[in-house]
Amino acid sequence: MDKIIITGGKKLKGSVKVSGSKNSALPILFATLLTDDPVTISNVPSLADIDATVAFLNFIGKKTVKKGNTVTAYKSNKYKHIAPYDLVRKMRASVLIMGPLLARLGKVDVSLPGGCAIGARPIDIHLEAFGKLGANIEVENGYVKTSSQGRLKGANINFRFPSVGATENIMIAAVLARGKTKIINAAKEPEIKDLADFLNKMGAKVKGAGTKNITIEGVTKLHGTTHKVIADRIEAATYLIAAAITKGEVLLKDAAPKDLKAITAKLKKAGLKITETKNSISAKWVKNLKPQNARTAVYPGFPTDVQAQWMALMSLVKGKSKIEETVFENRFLHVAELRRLGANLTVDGKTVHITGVEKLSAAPVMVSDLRAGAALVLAALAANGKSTVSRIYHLDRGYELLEKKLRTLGANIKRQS
Ligand SMILES: CC(=O)N[C@H]1[C@@H](OP(=O)(O)OP(=O)(O)OC[C@H]2O[C@@H](n3ccc(=O)[nH]c3=O)[C@H](O)[C@@H]2O)O[C@H](CO)[C@@H](O)[C@@H]1O
Ligand SMILES: C=C(OP(=O)(O)O)C(=O)O
Repeated sequence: MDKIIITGGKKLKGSVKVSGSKNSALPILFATLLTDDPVTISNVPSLADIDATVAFLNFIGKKTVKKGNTVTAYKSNKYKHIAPYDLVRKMRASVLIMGPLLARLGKVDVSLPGGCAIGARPIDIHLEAFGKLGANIEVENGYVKTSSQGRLKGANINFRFPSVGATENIMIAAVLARGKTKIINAAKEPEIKDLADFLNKMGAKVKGAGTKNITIEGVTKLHGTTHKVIADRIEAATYLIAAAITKGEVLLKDAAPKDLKAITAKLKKAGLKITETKNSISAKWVKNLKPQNARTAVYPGFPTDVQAQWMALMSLVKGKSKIEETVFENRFLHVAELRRLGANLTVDGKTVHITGVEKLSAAPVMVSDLRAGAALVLAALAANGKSTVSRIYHLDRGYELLEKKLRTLGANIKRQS
């Protein structure tokens, strides 16, 4: 299994381009099933999750081809309605096969995705909403079997929690439903707005995406289009923190500063110099940082996908800080590994208390999930000595050209097969 070897202690300096957003590209790729026409998506990051989605779509009946960062998709075979365990288990976003297939075929059988390292991640909000749209739902032999008599029917749906995946799944299903759907308490993440923009370019009538109320006027047919995926705000945040933790200076090109306010505001408060243009952000370490507490929340709050990286940074900031995780119930698996690098962390329920240490020191560490991996890489970049990071397949799910980008910034990092 591949490992990453990092010799820490170098201040990162230079510029890198932010990749397209994984969490935008995934729902958009699944939504290409809504039309048989050719669709071209650009700025798609090269990641394991994208490869898995391309393979998934091809299994279902699309001809999906990825060349560089562009994906083209069109119908090639009769669509299958069964999404088997072997495809679904590879990534959580597989559950997004439900919306488009239910809308197009009136039935879909999906293997239950199961839990993962960061939490149980049930799909009850998705299923309840599909039920409101008129779908019949049965769970049998580890599969959710969903079907509808004719077209889905528009409905008023009130989410008990603004789930990102459920908002996407229901938006995708409702664009071809009969009548009007209203999602109340919808997720407001920038990736939802990007998906809505894509759907509208295909001829859908989605309004309000990016706010807590989304309305969707169903249409009978969608057509092909082209779309450029937005910048990955989580990748961008990770590189800003890389600048802070190594006391360096990093310029991020093709970034979307407007989507990163929760992070840049906190970095500024901590004492990092942040300069923004419409599509770039630079971060410069100018003085010792001050500790900052963080509490994860849905957008526009502090993203749970940056919690682990923030913990790595605060581990090296003199003084006391704390991080509360409110979105997932078990997203602290990086704590034990950060401690191996010398971090002083105490877990108390949903909160981790951090006492900043003067230095971290290299150690062999193991990645449990994508952002835990990012936190360990960041900590290793700042630690004295040579660290070995194993189980990096988690990182390959979400960071395009990670070692190459970090090397461009001057890091001493290499992959070992
Ligand atoms: C591919 C993708 O875009 N992944 C992102 C998406 O995941 P994902 O779409 O899975 O996240 P959700 O917003 O759905 O989940 C947030 C919380 O709601 C719970 N929940 C969700 C659905 C449901 O039916 N029932 C339920 O209880 C989950 O267990 C979790 O505790 O948003 C998360 C929250 O910003 C991010 O961390 C992930 O990176
Ligand atoms: C949790 C994440 O992804 P996923 O929902 O695909 O597991 C993430 O991107 O941090």
